[in-house]
Amino acid sequence: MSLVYDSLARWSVAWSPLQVPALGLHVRGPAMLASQKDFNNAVSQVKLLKEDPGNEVKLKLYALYKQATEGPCNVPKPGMLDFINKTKWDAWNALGSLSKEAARQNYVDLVSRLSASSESPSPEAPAADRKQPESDSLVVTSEDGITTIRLNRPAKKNALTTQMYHDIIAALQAASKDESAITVLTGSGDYYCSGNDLTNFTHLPAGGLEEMARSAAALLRDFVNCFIDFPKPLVAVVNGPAVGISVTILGLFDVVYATDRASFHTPFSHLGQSPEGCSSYTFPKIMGSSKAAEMLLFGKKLTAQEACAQGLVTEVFPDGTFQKEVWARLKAYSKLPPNAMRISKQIIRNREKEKLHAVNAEESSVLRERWQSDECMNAIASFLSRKAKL
Ligand SMILES: CCCCC/C=C/C(=O)SCCNC(=O)CCNC(=O)[C@H](O)C(C)(C)COP(=O)(O)OP(=O)(O)OC[C@H]1O[C@@H](n2cnc3c(N)ncnc32)[C@H](O)[C@@H]1OP(=O)(O)O
Repeated sequence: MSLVYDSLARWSVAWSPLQVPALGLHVRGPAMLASQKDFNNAVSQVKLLKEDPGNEVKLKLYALYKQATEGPCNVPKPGMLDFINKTKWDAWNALGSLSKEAARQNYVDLVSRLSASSESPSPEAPAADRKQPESDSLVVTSEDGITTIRLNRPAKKNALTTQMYHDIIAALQAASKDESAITVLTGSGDYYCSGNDLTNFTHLPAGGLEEMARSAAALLRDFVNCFIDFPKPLVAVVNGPAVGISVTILGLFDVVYATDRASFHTPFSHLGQSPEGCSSYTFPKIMGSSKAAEMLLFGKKLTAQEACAQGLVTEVFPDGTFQKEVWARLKAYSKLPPNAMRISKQIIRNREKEKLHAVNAEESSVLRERWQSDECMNAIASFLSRKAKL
């Protein structure tokens, strides 16, 4: 095996497809697909990496490059003894029918992550060195191969403030590069999360309601994109009731464990709003269109058992043993080979990414309009004046 790897290491010098003129890396907007120019820039950027990314990553780059430029692998499989070409062929062939555009996007994303980590003085920062969130409402820890992002506003049922969205984005970006194998989102106290903090809507900027809706839609899109693109196993430990956006993004997690005390509620129509978190796409896929409609149009609240029966939740645990059982299981999973888990996740998720980004963009733009509607304003005013509760 070492013969194969030694030879693979020498590919980087011999990779003729990567010999194109050096260009600066163009930074894309968060939800746009990579253009041919982005791709060319990424191809050039690979040669400027300060550190050798290792054979596994080089193989991945090779496969994505071939898929992006030539499409699915349809050349004959090299013979058993042609180790190098067979390994390259296997990597390319494993991408199956991934579209050229998606491969181009994945190539650009991968190079961008590699560039970022080779520029960072300490890419795998342990928790102690990690930049901590701006407020105490989010606590990020890393232990036993697990990075845990904990919503920590129990007095407000872990409702998400604008600052928390920014902090979660930063925490996910850091977790994608740290040395943990698994990332977990959970809550402190009796709630998992009561969704968007409705008082976010009361902080009107100078540009008024229109500007508030524009910047909230941009933030929502960036926030959801981070979940779509998150490269490692992402687990939700749902420690209590979940509302709104904390429910909709569950479709972007790999595994969802819930206490039997949890419930799942998306009261968008009650609030004059519409679905986000890609739920308009993931929920019908997960549970079928009529069950999804009951939740997303009529705001039907599911018990943990119902959510499990409908595929939104992986497993439900008795509340008394929930924490003990779930963390023991996660600790065992975190010892599995991290690269294998990442690659498996990539295979499972990548062909959906392009679609998910498009859904996220559309949902955010529809909500931008909704937030300026009378229906939405009245619902929020009603909650704030304590006339309405879910
Ligand atoms: C920029 C991105 C935008 C993304 C779009 C996201 C959309 C969504 O998430 S829509 C869902 C929004 N969430 C809600 O509508 C929930 C509103 N909250 C409630 O209905 C209730 O508080 C409850 C059912 C979640 C819990 O009820 P209860 O157990 O009776 O507890 P309290 O109501 O007394 O809550 C304690 C405390 O927390 C405050 N609070 C709870 N949730 C929110 C919230 N989402 N936003 C703001 N504040 C919330 C509540 O007001 C209480 O505060 P105090 O009165 O000051 O104690």
